[in-house]
Amino acid sequence: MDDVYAIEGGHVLTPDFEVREADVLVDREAGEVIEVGDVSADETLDATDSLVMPGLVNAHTHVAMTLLRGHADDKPLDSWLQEDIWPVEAELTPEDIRVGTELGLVEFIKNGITGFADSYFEVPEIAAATEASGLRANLCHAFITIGKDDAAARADAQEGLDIAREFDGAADGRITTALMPHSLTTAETEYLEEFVPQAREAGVPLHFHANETQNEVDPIVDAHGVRPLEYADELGMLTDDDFLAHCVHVDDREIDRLAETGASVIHCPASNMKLASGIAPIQEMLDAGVNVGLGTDGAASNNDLDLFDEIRDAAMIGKLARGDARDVAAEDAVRMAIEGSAEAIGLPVGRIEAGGTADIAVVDFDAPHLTPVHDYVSHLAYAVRGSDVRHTICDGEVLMADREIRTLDEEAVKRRASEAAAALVERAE
Ligand SMILES: CSC[C@H]1O[C@@H](n2cnc3c(O)ncnc32)[C@H](O)[C@@H]1O
Ligand SMILES: [Zn+2]
Repeated sequence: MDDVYAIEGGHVLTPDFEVREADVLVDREAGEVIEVGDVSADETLDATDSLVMPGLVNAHTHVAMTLLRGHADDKPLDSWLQEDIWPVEAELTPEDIRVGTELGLVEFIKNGITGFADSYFEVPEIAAATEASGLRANLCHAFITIGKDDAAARADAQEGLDIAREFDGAADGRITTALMPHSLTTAETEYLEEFVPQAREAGVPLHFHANETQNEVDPIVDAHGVRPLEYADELGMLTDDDFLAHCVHVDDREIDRLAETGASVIHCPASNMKLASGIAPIQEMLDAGVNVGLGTDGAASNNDLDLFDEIRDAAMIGKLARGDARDVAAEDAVRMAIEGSAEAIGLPVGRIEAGGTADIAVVDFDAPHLTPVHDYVSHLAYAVRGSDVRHTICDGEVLMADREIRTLDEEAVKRRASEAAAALVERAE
């Protein structure tokens, strides 16, 4: 296989969001774009009628939860977790998590996602599947301390820290890590005080659920007399390396705190709608200068892993939030799924320019629902679906060509995941 190949005959989305006709020459070994223009190579990927764009970055997910897709719907967060999700998760084996992860990674690649941030359990399985898939990821073991005695709580947090140290830089640097307290109400103060400084020493960021529902706000205000993000800041949990999922119920002072500290927000509009968690004030955050990325959350609260849906949902619900159709404009929503997410989780962003990281999605625009093309970015926000992605490239490697995945066996993964999911739910009954 040649070290150099050309993506030929398409249009290119440049870093300044201009679109122009050009070929793209890629250095597979370096994982970089060599040149954008009139170029050729012996090995080619056809991009006729297609847009060559940076890969999308799913900045908050629980990828192995594909096994629980459609298992429990139409409930709010707390009862959904306590009655349906946690009892089944208690039965998960490492093999389940491996195959559930593989299924999610297949879905990512098919939908043009080249990087993601995951938090779950059995991280060695998730890391191994990620390495084999060719994708980039920030991974972490989520720890929960409520309902556990001190030894069990400390062991869980310690596992989170150990995993973060062990896997940072794995897969030739494609994997980085974070420390994840599950949320500010499920990880108690004494453990945050003990483990957050250790994450800083290890040089790993924090990733946690924050202010997802009002039930995650009231207990903090009652116990500490401050809003959750003020409490998090007092504990040293807001820095420009850290990223917080959801942030639905935040007030103006908390938004200012996010802007001042540089902590990022990961907006999960589909999950927030499905669990009726609320509408996050995203335009207010953007106006305040907060970096916002996009996430699907797990497949059990979405129920797919197509980040083009989140782009559309973010733009749509962003307008509904204040009744202003100018809010969360198309380009802002698309940028959230690319550079907003990549910056938030500390992964390189794909850039279709000489020297840019070759994390690329090639989207086929030859479809009725994408005709005519007045504005490519409008279509990316409002009309493109994950199934329109034709080729997916990460770190210069072609992971999918003409919708055929090269790194994972799609049919075998689907079959094994269906079997594992059926056996899992049966065990949990
Ligand atoms: C954080 S690691 C995984 C842990 O979190 C649960 N989970 C899945 N979705 C959500 C959500 O939207 N808010 C809070 N917790 C969630 C998942 O089931 C695992 O137990
Ligand atoms: Zn989540």
